[in-house]
Amino acid sequence: MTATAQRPPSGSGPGGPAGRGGDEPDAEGPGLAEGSRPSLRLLASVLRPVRGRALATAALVVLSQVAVVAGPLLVAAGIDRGLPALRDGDPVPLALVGGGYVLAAVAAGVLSAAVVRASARVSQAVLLDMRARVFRHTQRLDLEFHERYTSGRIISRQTSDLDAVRELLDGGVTTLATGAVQMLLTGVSLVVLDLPSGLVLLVAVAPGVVLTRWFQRRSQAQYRRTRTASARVIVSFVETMTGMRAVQAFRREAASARTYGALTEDYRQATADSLRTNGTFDMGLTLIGNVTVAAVLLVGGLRVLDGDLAVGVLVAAVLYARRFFAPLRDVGMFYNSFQSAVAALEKLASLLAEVPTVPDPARPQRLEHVRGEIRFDHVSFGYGDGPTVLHDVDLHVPAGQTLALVGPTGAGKSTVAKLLARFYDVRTGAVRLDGVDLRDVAPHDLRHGVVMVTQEAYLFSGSVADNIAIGRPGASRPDIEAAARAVGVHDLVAGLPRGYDTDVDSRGVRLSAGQRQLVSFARAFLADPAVLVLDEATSSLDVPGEQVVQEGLERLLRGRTAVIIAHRLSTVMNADRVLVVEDGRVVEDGSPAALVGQGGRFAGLHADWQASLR
Ligand SMILES: Nc1ncnc2c1ncn2[C@@H]1O[C@H](COP(=O)(O)OP(=O)(O)OP(=O)(O)O)[C@@H](O)[C@H]1O
Repeated sequence: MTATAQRPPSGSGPGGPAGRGGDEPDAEGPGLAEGSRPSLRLLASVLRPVRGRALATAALVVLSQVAVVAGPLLVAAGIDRGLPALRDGDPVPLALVGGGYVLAAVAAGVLSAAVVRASARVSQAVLLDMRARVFRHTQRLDLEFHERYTSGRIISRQTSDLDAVRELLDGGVTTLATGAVQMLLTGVSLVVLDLPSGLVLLVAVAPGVVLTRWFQRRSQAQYRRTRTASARVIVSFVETMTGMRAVQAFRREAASARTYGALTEDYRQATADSLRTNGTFDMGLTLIGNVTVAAVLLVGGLRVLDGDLAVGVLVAAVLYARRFFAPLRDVGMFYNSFQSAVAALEKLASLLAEVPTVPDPARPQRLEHVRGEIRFDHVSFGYGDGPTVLHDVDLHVPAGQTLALVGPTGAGKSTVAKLLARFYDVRTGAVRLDGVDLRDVAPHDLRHGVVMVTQEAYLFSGSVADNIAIGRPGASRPDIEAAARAVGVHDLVAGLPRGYDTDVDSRGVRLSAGQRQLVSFARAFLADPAVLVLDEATSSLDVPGEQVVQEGLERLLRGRTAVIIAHRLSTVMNADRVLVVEDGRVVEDGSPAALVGQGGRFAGLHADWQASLR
């Protein structure tokens, strides 16, 4: 990210899976029993806009199952009424029943297709909404959040978690709803059709419930183990791949392979256990189903022999009994994705519940023409709940001044810069721009007034021109070229294979650190802020390259207030004023020449610097 305004599109750019990119919390995701309310609230809120369509889908589910369940009833009517009538020379009843059966079968097919289409529409709308919400919300959250929440975790929210929800919405919910409606209608039809057969089925429900409960409990524990094992495999993989230089430099290949092998073996074992449970559940269901069919057939058969039951009813009862337990198999199949979706929803809900610690002002104050006067009013600051990093910093920077911050590593220089760009809010005191507390400045004006250029000079995918234009969206090509000329990068860009249209992403040209820095200067120049906050690159450029960057920087700084975390002696010596920061305190403040003359800390630094250049 470079020259991004004070609320950047992302803390540090997409960044790819972070070092610890795996998402261990997956494994700890709440189960079904505990804490599923925020996720349900989230689900309810995304379903609200499509509730009409969701209800229509539910109605279609019921109708399609009515058509399915009608089948055995029609078979019974055909056998018990149609066949005898045909024997007596009247084909009409059998024809009617046959026609009804074909109609029911066609209706069941058409309605099932309609269910798939309707539920897909609902699920796509819900997913689109959730995806957009997660993206917008994550972007709105402050840097403190982004530092706490690794980019790997954010990527998981947007990918695997939304995928888990998609899997459930795409097939799982309709399968579960269809199964539940089918079981209910089948049970009711059987009871209505023939109570004794219905009672046999009800008796069989008890072991079915016990088996399902056993499966749920066991599968939940195993599911968590599988997720933990899989997360560990991913973490190990990402860690090894992102640290490949260190792995190869220290000959860690064999050790990494051993660790990875052990983790994948653990994952295999966990998956095998989980599949074994599925197998046992399946076998138990088949057994219960077959025994139920046999019992219905036996009880019914004896009654048919006694003349208490019609053959057609017995056939229908057997068909119903056979169908009754089938949906439970689907429950087994979808149970893991159901759990995974609930855990994912929970994590998405908790991400969406994150509140920015740098809130937009309730009554924003407009600053249309920022002069660039900065004031730190007795500012104290620390990150999160951490220790105080800046202690009572009191500072006035008149508009147009170039201020260089120097000091040892960890002194608090970047922190001063980040507060000025309002990446964070102060703990006590205030940072003011043109006399207005940053917390009250309209975000849009702050974004235009204060621009931060960071060391990493982040380039977004797209052309060089696109990257410069980020400074001022909608800028014309001549404006972009003028900005590039101003910071001295035009010749370089013009010399690229496709000039300003050269892609700078992985498919295009790879710019060097110094070249990226210059592009980011052009971007900032185009943005033309009153205040420029700049973290000077520490990268050691070759001398001619350094010269070009130095000149570009000088042109960029002209006519605006600049706060620079300086790493080059030339930058410091060209500044109007130098601030030496140590342990979060300003310990020296004055013009470079005056500070050198004073013989204090800066004079020491200056001497070291010069010695290192010799
Ligand atoms: N995001 C953060 N969360 C917690 N602590 C932080 C964070 N960033 C910096 N710190 C701490 O704040 C202190 C000041 O850090 P800061 O980055 O401002 O120093 P610096 O002077 O810019 O150092 P350097 O020259 O190495 O960049 C350090 O103790 C650092 O550990």
